[in-house]
Amino acid sequence: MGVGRPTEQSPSTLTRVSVDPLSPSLRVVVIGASGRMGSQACAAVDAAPDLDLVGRYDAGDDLGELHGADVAVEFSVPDASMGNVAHCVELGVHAVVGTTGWNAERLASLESLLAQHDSVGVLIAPNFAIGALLMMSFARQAAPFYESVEIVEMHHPAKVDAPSGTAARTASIIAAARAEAGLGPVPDATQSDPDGARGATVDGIPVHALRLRGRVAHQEVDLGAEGEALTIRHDSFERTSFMPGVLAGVRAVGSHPGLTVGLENYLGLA
Ligand SMILES: NC(=O)C1=CN([C@@H]2O[C@H](COP(=O)(O)OP(=O)(O)OC[C@H]3O[C@@H](n4cnc5c(N)ncnc54)[C@H](O)[C@@H]3O)[C@@H](O)[C@H]2O)C=CC1
Ligand SMILES: O=C(O)C1=N[C@H](C(=O)O)C[C@H](O)C1
Repeated sequence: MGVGRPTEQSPSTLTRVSVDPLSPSLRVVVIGASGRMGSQACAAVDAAPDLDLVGRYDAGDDLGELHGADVAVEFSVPDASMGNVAHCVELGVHAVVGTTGWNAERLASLESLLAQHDSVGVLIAPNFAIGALLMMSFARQAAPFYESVEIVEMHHPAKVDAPSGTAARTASIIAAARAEAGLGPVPDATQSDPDGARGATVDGIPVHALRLRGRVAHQEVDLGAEGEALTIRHDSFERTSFMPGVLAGVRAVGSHPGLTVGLENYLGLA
């Protein structure tokens, strides 16, 4: 059974698991295991009947042979993630990666490494929450119909990077949908903004980052057209919201060799 929700009586598509007593459990390690996400991932893997948590690693640990794992879950820091994932790939261990900071250059270098290890799968998932995937999918659907769009992401104040990986990915999805629909730049008459009040732009889409005590991970996509507005919002109130997606990634990554960006590609939401 999956973690957290829904109840054991009504598992959702994402949490439904049938355990085959004849097939061995997947051996899983967690890298970044002492962190906010890594510790939740350890608990989630530990509670899953078809998975075996065989190792936990954090900063300063030697990854070594990764305890002979089949799959590694990686939630560390942007500057360490690339090296950790490369270590997994070189050992032939599939990787499910939640850490942010995977820019085009890092993805290209990972792809060339994977080309030399063609049975290994790596999933880079900017967000594992099902609602966040749906929010991005709805934003893609809405983007061609609205002249204006901006993204507001809200996170806990311990987050070290801005904008969030989710906001950056949403912006690039929206930008692609707008370009395909032939939309030009978002309208904005601002001429003077000495303090950066208009925020950042990612792929031409304005992005605003809030850091607030008490928040976990939240995002709004605000769209505007003549005489109307559409707001698409997702809230992760607890980190348990990411765990069904993490477990779905762990179970599926071995049958998706090569690089996949976005859990939506495993779930038929892309
Ligand atoms: N994809 C998703 O759904 C989500 C992704 N994230 C991302 O996951 C990452 C981790 O987030 P948090 O757990 O909140 O951070 P955190 O700061 O609580 O945890 C990071 C952990 O990584 C460890 N670490 C540092 N260097 C390491 C290294 N070289 N090797 C192994 N471990 C190392 C730290 O000691 C710490 O325990 C961030 O990039 C965050 O944006 C967070 C939530 C959801
Ligand atoms: O650091 C976080 O907390 C989160 N990081 C990811 C991101 O940057 O998008 C996913 C989620 O927003 C939580």
